Amino acid sequence: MAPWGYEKDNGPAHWHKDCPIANGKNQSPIDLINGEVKYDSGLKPLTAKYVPFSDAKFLNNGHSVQFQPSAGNGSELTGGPLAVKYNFEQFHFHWGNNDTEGSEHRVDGKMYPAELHFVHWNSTNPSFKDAVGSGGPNGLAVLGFFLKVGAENAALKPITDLIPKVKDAGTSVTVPSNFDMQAILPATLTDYYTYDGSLTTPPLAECVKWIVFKQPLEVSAAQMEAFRSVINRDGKPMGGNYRPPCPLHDRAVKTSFK
Ligand SMILES: CCCCCOc1ccc(S(N)(=O)=O)cc1
Ligand SMILES: [Zn+2]
Repeated sequence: MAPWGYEKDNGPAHWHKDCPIANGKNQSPIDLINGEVKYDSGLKPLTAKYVPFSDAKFLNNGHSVQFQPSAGNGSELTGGPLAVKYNFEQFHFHWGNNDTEGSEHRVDGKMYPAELHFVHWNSTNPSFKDAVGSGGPNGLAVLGFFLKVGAENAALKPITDLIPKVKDAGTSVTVPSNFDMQAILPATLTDYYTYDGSLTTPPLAECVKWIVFKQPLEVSAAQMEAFRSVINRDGKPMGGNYRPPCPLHDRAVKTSFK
C-alpha cells in the first residue's frame, strides 16, 4: 500500500490493512457529545511547565507540520487525570481546506477549522517510542486545543511565520531559541474533556490519555491560510489531514467542568 495519507487511495478507510487496531474499541478521535459526558469533581487542573528550547526544529513530515525539540529538554505535564509526570515530545496540527472542517475531535458534531496536539509521554518509560508501545492508555498524554478563526495568535505567530519555510514535505527549519511555547497555552488549563483513546494516525496505538480543552484558541485568517499553503508528500495541499470520529464503544468521557 502506498504510504498512508488522507487521499482517496491511502486515507483513513485504508489504514486498517496495515494497522488492524484501526477497528479497535479505543480509537481516536471521537465526537464529544455533551449530553453523554460525565462531570468528575476529582479532575484537577493540569500543570504544564515548558522550558525554553536550545535547538528545536519545525518540520513538514508529509502529513503534518510539527514542532520538535531535541529529546529530554525538561518540559513536563502533571495533574488533571494524570497519575505521573509526562515529558513533552512534540506539537503538531490538523486542519481543513476551509473553515467548516479540519479538527479531529468534534463537539456535538461540530468541527473546528483546526486542532493543535501537544504530545507528552509517561516518564516511567525510557523513551517516547517505548511509551507508545507500553500497552494501556497511560503511555501518552495528548492535549488537544481547537483552533477557531479570530484574532491573531501572537504566541503561535513565530511558528505560523515559519510555515512558508517548510512548505514541502521533508523540509525543516531551526526554531529561534527565544520561542516561548508556554505562551501558547491558556493561563489556566481547567475546562477539559478526558477519555482513553489512541494515536489518530498510524500506528493508531491505543496508548493515549486524551485531554481536549473546551475553550478554542484563536488564530487569524492569515494564520489559517498559512496552514493551507502546506504541501503533502504527493504535492497536494495538506489540508484535510484529519481522521473522522471513531465509535466510542463502552468508553466514558469525563469532564472537569459542569
Ligand atoms: C512509535 C512512533 C509513533 C509515531 C507517531 O506518533 C504520533 C502519532 C499521532 C499522534 S496524535 N495525532 O494522536 O496526537 C501523536 C503521536
Ligand atoms: Zn495529532
